[in-house]
Amino acid sequence: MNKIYITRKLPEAALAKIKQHCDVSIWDEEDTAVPREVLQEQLKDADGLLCLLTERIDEQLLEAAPNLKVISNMAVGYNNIDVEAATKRGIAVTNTPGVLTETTADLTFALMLATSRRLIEASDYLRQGQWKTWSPMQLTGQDIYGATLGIIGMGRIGESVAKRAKGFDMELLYYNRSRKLEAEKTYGMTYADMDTLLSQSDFIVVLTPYSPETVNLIDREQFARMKHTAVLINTARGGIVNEDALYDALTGGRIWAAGLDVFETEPLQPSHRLLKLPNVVAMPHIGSASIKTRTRMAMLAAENLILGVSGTRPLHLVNPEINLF
Ligand SMILES: NC(=O)c1ccc[n+]([C@@H]2O[C@H](COP(=O)([O-])OP(=O)(O)OC[C@H]3O[C@@H](n4cnc5c(N)ncnc54)[C@H](O)[C@@H]3O)[C@@H](O)[C@H]2O)c1
Ligand SMILES: O=C(O)[C@H](O)CO
Repeated sequence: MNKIYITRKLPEAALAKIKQHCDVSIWDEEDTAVPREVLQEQLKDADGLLCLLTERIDEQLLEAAPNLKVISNMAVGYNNIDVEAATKRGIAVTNTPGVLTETTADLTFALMLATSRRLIEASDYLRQGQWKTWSPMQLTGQDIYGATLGIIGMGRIGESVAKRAKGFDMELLYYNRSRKLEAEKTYGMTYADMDTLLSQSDFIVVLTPYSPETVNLIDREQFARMKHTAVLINTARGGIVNEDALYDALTGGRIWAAGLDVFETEPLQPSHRLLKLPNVVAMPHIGSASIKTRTRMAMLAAENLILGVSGTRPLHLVNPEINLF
């Protein structure tokens, strides 16, 4: 039987499925990540690895994994894996696209609502006993209905956010590597260059993958083009938005607010200066965190893993150029 290492406690159904086919070892914890030295030791004789975005799978680790055939990442984003190094060794890398699209679009929209209407701040105001009377301009925010939404990265999740925005009668602008003519018709969207999108949007949502081209895609220069009332939402990856520039934009009145699910360094420490700002709504990377979706992601990661170690082409191969299947 193929030997598999799994880096975190998984939903029972996914674990049972893998155990039917493979000999499994697991870091069976929910709230701590597997220490790197444990992972390295476990990979010495593993044929397959099921990992999460919290594990950095780099050249050094792969060097110590001579039998490894498949790395199944339980996430759509795979920037935690050195795909080039894996490909060089003929190791298949897989991910879990699609099954998390709607759930992540829901959280993106939730962050748009929470930031623009100051929901967390208003809830704290109430709980902390500051609500003494009703006043005309007390805790007032920005409207979503009828506002302009600019989506940067019009992929699966980008389109699902656009679909939701239609229900709020939003004007839609988008910027992407390539134009999406069909989606333009379906959602009534307009393709815009980055400068136009930044200067005309009331809400700017970042939904590109993290890659060398998207590091600091939103930096000082981009904040300088935004409206003072703009709301920035990042549910993609930290590092696409430069956090120092973001902090200055939020404290200097350059933009209105930010909704963040992802950070340059995760987990974000509670002492982080962004968490001190009332106009930041921050979440601990929960974009895909519904019970149904996380279970589907785990099942899909299990399926990719089982197919890969048994020599069959996995459903979602990130590096088809390995040409093994
Ligand atoms: N917060 C979360 O929990 C969570 C959940 C799911 C996905 N994500 C992140 O969201 C990303 C998007 O997921 P998806 O399923 O929509 O992916 P996708 O591949 O369907 O869409 C990404 C889009 O970005 C575009 N793009 C890539 N590089 C670009 C660039 N330099 N400039 C402009 N556009 C560019 C692509 O053309 C594509 O249309 C993932 O890579 C992942 O990092 C986060
Ligand atoms: O890339 C992903 O899938 C997310 O960040 C976690 O669901």
